[in-house]
Amino acid sequence: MLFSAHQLSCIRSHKTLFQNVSFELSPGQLLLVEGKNGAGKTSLLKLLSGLRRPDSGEVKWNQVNILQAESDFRTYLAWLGHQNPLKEDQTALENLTMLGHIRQRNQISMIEAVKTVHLGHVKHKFVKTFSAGMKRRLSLASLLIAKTPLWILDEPQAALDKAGITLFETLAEQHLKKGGMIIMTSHHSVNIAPEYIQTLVLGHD
Ligand SMILES: Nc1ncnc2c1ncn2[C@@H]1O[C@H](COP(=O)(O)OP(=O)(O)OP(=O)(O)O)[C@@H](O)[C@H]1O
Repeated sequence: MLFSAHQLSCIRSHKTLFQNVSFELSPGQLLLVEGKNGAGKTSLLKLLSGLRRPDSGEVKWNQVNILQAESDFRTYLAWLGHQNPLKEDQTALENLTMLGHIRQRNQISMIEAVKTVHLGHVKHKFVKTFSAGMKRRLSLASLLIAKTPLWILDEPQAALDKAGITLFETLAEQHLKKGGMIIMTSHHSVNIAPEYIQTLVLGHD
């Protein structure tokens, strides 16, 4: 498995946000995308997920452009944006069940996933009664039930307390140890073994 970006550029409102962005990501590697507010981190993640077309350059999964019809990239991807993919009027377990249906399932059960993120005691509660941090934890649980090697995560630590951030780092490191790949943005330091991490800073030539 190889995920790669080749000379990507992105223009928003006639302004070049970034250009010549290239990297390669192999199993067991994490790409940390850094940069100040407005540098284009979310825009880059959207290009890498196939949600937006680059103004130039290509994104490839196993040497095939992800936007080509024959690319099977989507089946390998779990995307978590700024917004949680949750329905407020459903319980925690109902949300995970819904997300489990639209993704290829892993071995872990919904109950195990919800317990792993320390929400076992509220698994039958409506998500609208959750705090922002609890919703983020539940969204992270959806990554565990998906059998997808590539996680693309926009500020996964947002709204998490210290324990939640440590939990995320543990889950991320386990995913990398199993040969998973992660691309993520963060405004915080990420406490994951440095041998897994490559850093890409936007806003610098
Ligand atoms: N839909 C859009 N139309 C026009 N411009 C946009 C759009 N979305 C974002 N932008 C602009 O693109 C620039 C980069 O936005 P982006 O969200 O990618 O930055 P970011 O690095 O993720 O920022 P932050 O750290 O604040 O989340 C900003 O100047 C923003 O105003």
